[in-house]
Amino acid sequence: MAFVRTGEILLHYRVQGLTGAPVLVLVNSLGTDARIWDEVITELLPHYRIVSYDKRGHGLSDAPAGDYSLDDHVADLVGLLDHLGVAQSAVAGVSVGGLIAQGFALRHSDRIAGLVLCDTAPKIGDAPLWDERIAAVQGGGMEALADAVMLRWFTERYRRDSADALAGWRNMLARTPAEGYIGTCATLRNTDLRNDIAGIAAPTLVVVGDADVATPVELVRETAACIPGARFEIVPDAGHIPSIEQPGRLSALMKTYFNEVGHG
Ligand SMILES: O=C(O)CC1=CCC(=O)O1
Repeated sequence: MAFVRTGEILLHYRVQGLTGAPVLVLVNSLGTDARIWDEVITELLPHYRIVSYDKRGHGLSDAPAGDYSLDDHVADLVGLLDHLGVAQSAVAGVSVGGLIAQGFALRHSDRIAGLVLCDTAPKIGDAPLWDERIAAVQGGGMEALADAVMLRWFTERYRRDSADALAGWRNMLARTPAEGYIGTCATLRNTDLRNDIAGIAAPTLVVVGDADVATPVELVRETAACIPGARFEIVPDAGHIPSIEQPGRLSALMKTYFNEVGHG
């Protein structure tokens, strides 16, 4: 694990895998940190140099008060890649991490070799949803929404059969800094890339868990249809975070796609 200060933000990141191999960057979702990618990293490590990081407001990275813009998140990612000397990489992001990946692909098209958009869309939810979340956390802290969010993250099967893991992921959410969570809800409330994503030029794989209730299959299918040449895949037996529920299936889809588009 390592840390870098980029702009005014301290970011926690990890670099794993082969020096000289194609670079893959992984971006986490709201209320999680880079550990949601751990099992995918294990699967893909023989083939890539993998950079994972806790986006601002989450994990061990700084969580300043105030709204975070999509540009803030993209600038953090650019700062991290500049620090690592990475000129070109594939970027995979889940949910708001996928929004950050879309923003990066649009604003830095020369730096992106491939894009994996997991359970995401150019606009996720609406202003009332994110304002309600913000109010809930301001009123009762992260505990106030933890149980309800577990229903959005995971399938019924996972919640029933993996009770200890569920409790661990719930801890991750509940321990997210309130300021960081609120700042990122503002990103979600204020970001709408629907008029922009047709301009994504990178080879793009779009995936969604078949039981995702936060970004449902049809929303993610529409997202794929708006991106020229994008491939769309449904991950069976998965909710909103396939990297946790189906890391083997997700890694296989990513590896096959990257091979086809010449990134590893
Ligand atoms: O918390 C949720 O409802 C799921 C989610 C939405 C955006 C994100 O990153 O996670």
